[in-house]
Amino acid sequence: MKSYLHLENGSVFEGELLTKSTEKTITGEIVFFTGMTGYQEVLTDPSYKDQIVIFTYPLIGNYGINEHDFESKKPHVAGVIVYEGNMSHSHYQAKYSIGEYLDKWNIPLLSHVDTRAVVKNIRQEGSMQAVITADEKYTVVPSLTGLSAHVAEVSTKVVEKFGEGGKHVVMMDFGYKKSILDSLVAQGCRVSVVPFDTEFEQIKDLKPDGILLSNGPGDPKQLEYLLGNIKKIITSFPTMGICLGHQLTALALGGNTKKMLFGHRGANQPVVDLKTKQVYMSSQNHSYEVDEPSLQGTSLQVRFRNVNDNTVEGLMHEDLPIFTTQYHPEANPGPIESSLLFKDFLQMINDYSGREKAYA
Ligand SMILES: NC(=O)CC[C@H](N)C(=O)O
Repeated sequence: MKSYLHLENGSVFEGELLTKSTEKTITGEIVFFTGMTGYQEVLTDPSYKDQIVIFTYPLIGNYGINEHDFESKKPHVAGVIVYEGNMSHSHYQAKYSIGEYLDKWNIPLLSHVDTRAVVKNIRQEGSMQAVITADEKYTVVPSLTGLSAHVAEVSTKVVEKFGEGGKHVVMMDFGYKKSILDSLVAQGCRVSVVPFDTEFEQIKDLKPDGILLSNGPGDPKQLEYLLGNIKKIITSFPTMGICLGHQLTALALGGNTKKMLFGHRGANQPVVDLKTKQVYMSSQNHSYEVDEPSLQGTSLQVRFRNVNDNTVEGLMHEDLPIFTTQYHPEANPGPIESSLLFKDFLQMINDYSGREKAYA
C-alpha cells in the first residue's frame, strides 16, 4: 500500500507500507541509524522509544529477527523507514521477518523511500518531528516540548535480580538494554535492576558494591527532579554511567547537557580514550551531549572524545570511582572492542571495596 513520510520542514516522501497495520497515522521524532546490521537491537533498544528510525543501509531485514538479539521485551520505535525492506529472510535461526515482527506490534515499516534524500534533510536541519500516513497531504505539528518519551514508561516497576556472582551491582533502569545486563553478569556480577526513581536509602539497603546508571530515552533534563538523589547515590558507590546514565552523571555533578543537531546513531563512531590514547570504534545512539565548557569548575574530566566531531564521549571523576561513556560499551549492535570497560568497572569496584569510609 502506498504511504507517505511527512517531515516537519514540509518535505514529503512516498513509500510502500510493508506492514499490514497502520491505517492509523504515526508521529515521532525522526532519527537516522548508519550501521549495516543490528536492526533488531535498534528496534528493541528502549532509548529509541517513540522515535521514527530511518536506516541508511539500503537493505534491511535480510537475516530476519531471531530469539537471541532482543535488547528488551518489545520494540520501542514508533515507525521504521527503509530503502528496501526484505520480507523474507535467510538466517536459519530467524523466527520472523522484520515485517512480521513489526506487524505483531502494530508498528509501520515504510519501504522504497529515498532514504538518502530524507537523511540529507535531517543532517541539514536536525532531528525533527515526522509522520507516517496514507495521506499525501499532511501538516506535521512541531513538538512543543522536544520530549518525545519519558523514562517512566520504559523503566521496571519492581526490583529484578539476575546472576549469582560475588559482586553486587545495582542498575538504575532508565530503559536498560539487555546487553548491559549480560555484560555485567558475564563479569561475574549479581545484578539488581531497580526503578529509575529508587531513593538513596532503598539503594543503600540493597548493599551494592557498584552502581550502573543505564541508557534511556529522551532529554536527560526531564529527570532534573531526581538529580539530588542521583548525586547522593553516585558519590556513595563506585559508578559506571552509560549514555543517558553518562548525561545524568554530568548534570548531577554540576555540568550541563544540550541537544545535538542530529546525534550519533551507528556502529562505527571513533572514540579516543584520552587516558590510553587508544581509539575504539563504538556503537552509539544519542541526541544529547555533555556541554564541555560546563564541566569547568566541576570534578569531572573528559576521558573519551569523539574523533569525528570532538564531542565529549565519556567522563571520569577526579577523586571518586566514577566513569561514564556516552557510547555503548555493551556494543550491541556494533564492535565489541569497548566491552573491556565492564572489566574496568569490576576492577574499580574491587579496588574500592572496604574503602567506603573514604566517602564519609
Ligand atoms: N542511548 C541513550 O541512553 C540515549 C540518551 C538520550 N536519550 C539521548 O538521546 O541522548
